[in-house]
Amino acid sequence: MFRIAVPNKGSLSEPAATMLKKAGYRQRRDPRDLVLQDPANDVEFFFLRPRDIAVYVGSGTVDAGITGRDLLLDSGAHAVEHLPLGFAGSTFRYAGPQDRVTAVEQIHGLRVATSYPVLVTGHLAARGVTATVVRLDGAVESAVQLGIADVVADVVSTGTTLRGAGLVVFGDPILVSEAVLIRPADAEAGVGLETLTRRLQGVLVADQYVLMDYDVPTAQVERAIAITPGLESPTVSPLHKQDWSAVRAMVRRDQTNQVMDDLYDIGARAILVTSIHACRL
Ligand SMILES: Nc1ncnc2c1ncn2[C@@H]1O[C@H](COP(=O)(O)OP(=O)(O)OP(=O)(O)O)[C@@H](O)[C@H]1O
Ligand SMILES: O=P(O)(O)OC[C@H]1O[C@H](OP(=O)(O)OP(=O)(O)O)[C@H](O)[C@@H]1O
Ligand SMILES: [Mg+2]
Repeated sequence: MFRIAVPNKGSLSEPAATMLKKAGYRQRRDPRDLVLQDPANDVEFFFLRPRDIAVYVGSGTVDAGITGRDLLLDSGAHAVEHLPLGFAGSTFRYAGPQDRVTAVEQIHGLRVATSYPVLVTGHLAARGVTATVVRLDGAVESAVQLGIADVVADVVSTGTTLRGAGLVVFGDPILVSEAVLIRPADAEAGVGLETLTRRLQGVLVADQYVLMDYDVPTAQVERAIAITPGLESPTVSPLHKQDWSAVRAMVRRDQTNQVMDDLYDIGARAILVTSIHACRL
């Protein structure tokens, strides 16, 4: 059986389970379950702490896992990113009291609180900055107010937590993160990983794209196709009405209305948009 590590708690847990469910896998009913077998799909799920998942995958005891890119890089494990999954997006940034520190170089000689010490130590070292990294488990934003650090390096999503602690970000983001599918660094890509990857890609495409159908004067087909090039190539078929064609193409969901306006402007009519339930490209 193909063994997959999945986050048991935290920000990644629920969206990961939803995505796997959409990909046709069984998911646990009881959030305390640690293992779940899915014999129909020949896979076994292990529900582990997100921070530990890269360690398990890196050791080869499981074949793949879902975690955050930031957690993967901080783990130092012998695992690599295989497929970005498009959820749990965040940035990883330095922050400090307003105007106190405004550039990474100014961290020199200061104390930096973080839950991601490997990431931060590496980032500072690469810039020749020497600082004391204070490792905390969470609630890192309070470290400055409580006086154990001068600045923090932490996950920023909406920025609400930082604002609440009276901190402002400075410098470029250390990292842009999202949930990722990971695999052991030196594993051969096997059929189990290929199937999982194809299924997850199918979910991503079904979420990110819609199917657009429309009728257009045949003389305008080339212009229409420039607006809706599709993923590979749109389907164009003759309409019963002379000199008209029907076109079907995949369109990015977030561009749906703009594309419909553009098509209408060049004479397309009967523009229909349909959600994609599932797909295999
Ligand atoms: N608003 C957010 N807060 C925390 N983590 C987030 C957020 N948005 C995305 N993430 C990502 O989720 C992962 C953190 O997972 P973690 O299990 O620590 O979640 P958590 O919600 O912080 O849980 P915990 O309460 O156990 O700390 C990281 O990859 C991080 O980038
Ligand atoms: O930018 P925001 O939307 O405010 O989100 C970012 C905050 O959320 C996370 O904390 P979490 O709730 O996981 O608590 P923790 O620090 O104890 O892990 C993260 O560590 C930040 O503190
Ligand atoms: Mg957290």
